[in-house]
Formats: sequence, structure tokens, C-alpha cells
Amino acid sequence: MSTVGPVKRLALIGVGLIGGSWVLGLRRAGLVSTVVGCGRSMANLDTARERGIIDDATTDPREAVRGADLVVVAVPLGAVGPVLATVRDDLAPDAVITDVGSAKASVLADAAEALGEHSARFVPGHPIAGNEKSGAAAAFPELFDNRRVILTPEDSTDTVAVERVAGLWEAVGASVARMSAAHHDDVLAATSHLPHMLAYSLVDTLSRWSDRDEVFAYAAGGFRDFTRIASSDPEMWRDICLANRDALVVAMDRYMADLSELREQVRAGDAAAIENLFRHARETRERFMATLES
Ligand SMILES: NC(=O)c1ccc[n+]([C@@H]2O[C@H](COP(=O)([O-])OP(=O)(O)OC[C@H]3O[C@@H](n4cnc5c(N)ncnc54)[C@H](O)[C@@H]3O)[C@@H](O)[C@H]2O)c1
Ligand SMILES: O=C(O)C(=O)C[C@]1(C(=O)O)C=C[C@@H](O)C=C1
Repeated sequence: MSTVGPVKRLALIGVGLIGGSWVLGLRRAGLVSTVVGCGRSMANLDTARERGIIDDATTDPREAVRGADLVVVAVPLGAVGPVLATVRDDLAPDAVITDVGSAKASVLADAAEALGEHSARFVPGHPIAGNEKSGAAAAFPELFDNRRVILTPEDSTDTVAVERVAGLWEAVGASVARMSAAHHDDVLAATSHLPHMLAYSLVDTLSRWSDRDEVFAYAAGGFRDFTRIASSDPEMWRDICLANRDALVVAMDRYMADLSELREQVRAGDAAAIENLFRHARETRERFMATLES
């Protein structure tokens, strides 16, 4: 655990699963005094206040950031640029600004365009943890325990700001890795964004089969486990697709080529090839699961 100093006034723009959970983790660690929450609707902000996530609520992002030493932008990716442009003139001169978005190159570009001189203290971040739920009601302080957070600062990013954000993630139980935004986007396209495309598209396809009632009536654990992530927020995933479209299209092409090959093996009744693929996949997944448990 790092010996990071407390945040005096934290402005949380977007009070949902990720931002709310980070704040609850920081509260658990005794590392935040006052949290101002900013959202589009008062109903979610009222929930956040009742749950002890935020102290004050506003629907005006400019009001939220005034006097804040840390600004956390935790909105869908399409809203990051507009939010940063809106708050720019109200940021404290030494405020550290960070985000939690699931793609990073688009966020860096947004920050460079919107923040002017403040962009040096903008630290792009992405916690690799979450679930299919949304809103302040879904937030919980343990979400980042033993999870990873990727930061993608540039050479020009203020190192003190990077250390501050890294320390605040470590304080909620996460381990922090750093890499370039481009590398982040390639990696996450493969293991996070592509699986969401598969889950959404499988459920959508089956829902349009003419005998769908029969199909879903006999679906069980396998279908439930494979498709849990198709219950995720459509607005958020629309924005992730659009923000990381180049890397995602490459990943989808590679996957479709391999799926076509498997289809051909199934059609041809190539038992050895099918079993080989399944063995290789099972071993790979077992190694991955062991890393989660270690
Ligand atoms: N859900 C996950 O598993 C996960 C994991 C890691 C990162 N992320 C990223 O975190 C960010 C937030 O995701 P989440 O799961 O917390 O979503 P969420 O829906 O739970 O919370 C986002 C909140 O932002 C609000 N919002 C939207 N536009 C806004 C605006 N212009 N101004 C103020 N508030 C606005 C929404 O009303 C909502 O309350 C996204 O960028 C997502 O890519 C999500
Ligand atoms: O567990 C889930 O439901 C998630 O979607 C979490 C998940 C992922 O693992 O793909 C989704 C998006 C992120 O940016 C990080 C984590």
C-alpha cells in the first residue's frame, strides 16, 4: 500500500459503478474529505448521497470542479471530451484530472484538445474491473481489490500527477501498470471489447430466430455465463466500440477468420482438429484462471 495523502475535495463527474466504487474505496481508506458528485439526473445523485458516496450534488460540471484538488471523469467515453471542455476554465490551477474510460487513445486526444495548459495534469486511467451493472446503486468499495489499473500517461504528463493517481488506485487495493494508449487499446480490444461484441451479437441473433421462445426456454448455465456481459449498458458499449474502432475491427476480423476455420472443421467432421482446438483453449483458460487466483 502506498502512503498517499488525502484528497481534500474530489469532483466526481459521472457517479456510477466505476467512479462510485473508487470513491467508496477511498472513503474506506480514509483518503477523501469532501466529494461533489455531478450527473445528468438528480435521482441517481440522490441515491449516491444516500449511499454515502457523495456529500454534495450538482448537475453543473463547472460548479462541481471549482476548488477540487482531484477531478475524476467517469462518464461514457463519448461524454469525456465535452465534459473536459466544459470544465476547463473552472479547474483549480494545480488540480489533477483523471478518467476511467475503457479506451485510451481517444481520451488522450480529447484531453489534449479540451484542456489546454491543464492537459499536463491529466492522467488517463482504466481500471480493469467492473460488471454489467450501472449507476450509483451498483457501486461497492471492494471492486478494485486485487485488480489491475492501467495508466497511459504521455512523456509530457506531470510525474507528480501520475504518482498521485497511481497512489489513489493502490490505496483501494489495485496494482497499477503503465503502457502507451495505443498498446492499451490493442490489448483491451482483444480481451474485453471483442468478448462484448460476441455476447451482444449472439443474444441479438438468437432473439431474432423465429423459434426464439423455445430457444430461450431451454437455455441454462452455459448461455447465462457466456452472455452475462450482454446485460451491460448499451450507451457505454456504443462509445467503447466507436472510440476503439480500429483495434476492434482488427480483433473482429481475426476472430471471424478463426471461427470460419472452426466452422469448416465442424462441417467436415474433423474430430482431431476440433478436439485439439478445445484442448488448447481449455489449457489457456486454466492458466488465465490460475493468474486470477494467485
Ligand atoms: N462498467 C465497467 O465494467 C467498466 C470498467 C472499467 C471502466 N469503465 C468505464 O468507466 C466509465 C463509466 O462507466 P460506469 O460503468 O461507471 O458507468 P455508469 O453508467 O455506472 O456511470 C456513468 C454515469 O455517468 C453519467 N453521465 C453520463 N453522461 C454524463 C455527463 N455528460 N455528465 C455527467 N454525468 C454523465 C451517467 O448518467 C451515469 O450515472 C466508462 O467510460 C466506461 O468505459 C467501465
Ligand atoms: O465483468 C464485466 O462485466 C466487465 O465487462 C468488466 C470489463 C471487462 O472485463 O471486460 C469491462 C470493461 C472494462 O473497461 C473493464 C472491465
